[in-house]
Amino acid sequence: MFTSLATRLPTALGHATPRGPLRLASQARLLSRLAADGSKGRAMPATNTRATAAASGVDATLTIRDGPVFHGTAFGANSNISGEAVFTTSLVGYPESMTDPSYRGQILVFTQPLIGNYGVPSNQRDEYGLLKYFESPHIQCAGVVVADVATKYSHWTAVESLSEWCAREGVPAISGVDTREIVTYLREQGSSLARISIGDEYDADEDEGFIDPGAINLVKRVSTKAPFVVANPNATFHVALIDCGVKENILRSLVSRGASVTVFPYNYPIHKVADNFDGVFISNGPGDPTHCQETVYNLGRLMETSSVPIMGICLGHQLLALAVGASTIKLKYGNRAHNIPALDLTTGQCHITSQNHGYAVDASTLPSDFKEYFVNLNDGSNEGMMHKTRPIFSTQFHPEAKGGPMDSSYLFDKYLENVQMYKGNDKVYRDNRPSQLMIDILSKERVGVEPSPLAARAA
Ligand SMILES: NC(=O)CC[C@H](N)C(=O)O
Repeated sequence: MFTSLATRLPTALGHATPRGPLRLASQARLLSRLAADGSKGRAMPATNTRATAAASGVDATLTIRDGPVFHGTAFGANSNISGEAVFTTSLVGYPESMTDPSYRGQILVFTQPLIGNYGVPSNQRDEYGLLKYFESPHIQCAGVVVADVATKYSHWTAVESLSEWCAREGVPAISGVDTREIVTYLREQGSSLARISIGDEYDADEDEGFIDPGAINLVKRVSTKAPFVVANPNATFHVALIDCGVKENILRSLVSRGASVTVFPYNYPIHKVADNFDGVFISNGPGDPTHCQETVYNLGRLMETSSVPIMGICLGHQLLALAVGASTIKLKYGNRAHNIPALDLTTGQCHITSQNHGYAVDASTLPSDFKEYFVNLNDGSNEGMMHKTRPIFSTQFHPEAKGGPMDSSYLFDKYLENVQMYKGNDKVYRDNRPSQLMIDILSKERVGVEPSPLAARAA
């Protein structure tokens, strides 16, 4: 695995100081409700809301709570942050990973020793108004840790360096640390709280200096505050998506396959509007799934009151599992990589998948009307579930990838086949579908989502 590859690569890096223990109802009603919500205003993604002074070249420290301290050099913003230190073994895709809302509150350690060599692309949008090169408008992780940061970059999409981007977005970053040693520690001890300090070393004796993102409802912070719509002018379907921190490529994967998507806040009573849509989709998102009890309740009601096709990805999978009475567990250090083998238990085929999660569904707790769909061939953890008779399924991995292999993108086709069949059978649908007026008046992007307040608070 790439993890062990990374731990084998020789680098001349900084050192760790061992410290011992430290410390849509009728259409009309729906229309007016959505319009009222949407009128709260449209938040255009500002590009420079968090700018802090750059801190390139000054000393920086990564302090792991109750663990080692790593000394290196700062290359991002001049601010101190804390969060959960997690590692990814992905070789490429740092712009996508860093803007994935599922990383909110986490300090992202890259095992690929050289990061930044192809720079950072622009915030260009595609024909659906979705960001072409990012998974959300801002960097979402709290901080970044790399062995070696490329100061020179080269790529036809690049507009700035990784260092400039981090500084502009207010995200601190540290290089020149032995990421092999950090990952070895995290694998042995499990994901840990950590802190990046720029300049003078932080006094690690103060436990209150470590924010635990696991204790916070992070979904609330990344989810849109009012519905918005991503329209395909030639759409044949209209899907409702529950936004727990949705990645742009999930929206693109649906819209580019002929669906328009209305995106709802994570706690929107989706069961009350589902009849107006051809399918319901539940997105990825940050943090512990058990914080989203409202969503879990709404999903339970949805499955009781509607036969609409449902698909969930990652956090969406976990929430669906909780809604049917299963439980989730926290993994020791999680699965974050673009090359994780997942076995399809219905076909016996293995797919190489993109993953980013710290929690998993305990497959042994699935109710009898559901079965395990995929299983992780590295650690045996659950990678998906499906209803035995109804068009409901979900995956722990990311079929939309970004970054990662497209092996499992066929799952979006499968979902939309379910949607097509449901639409074909469902007479109610034609009267209730979202009107063009609604589509026109809703915002076209996330509403009221601020850049990471965690970073700002911890500074
Ligand atoms: N990518 C995701 O949706 C992550 C889901 C959840 N926050 C976890 O870490 O397990």
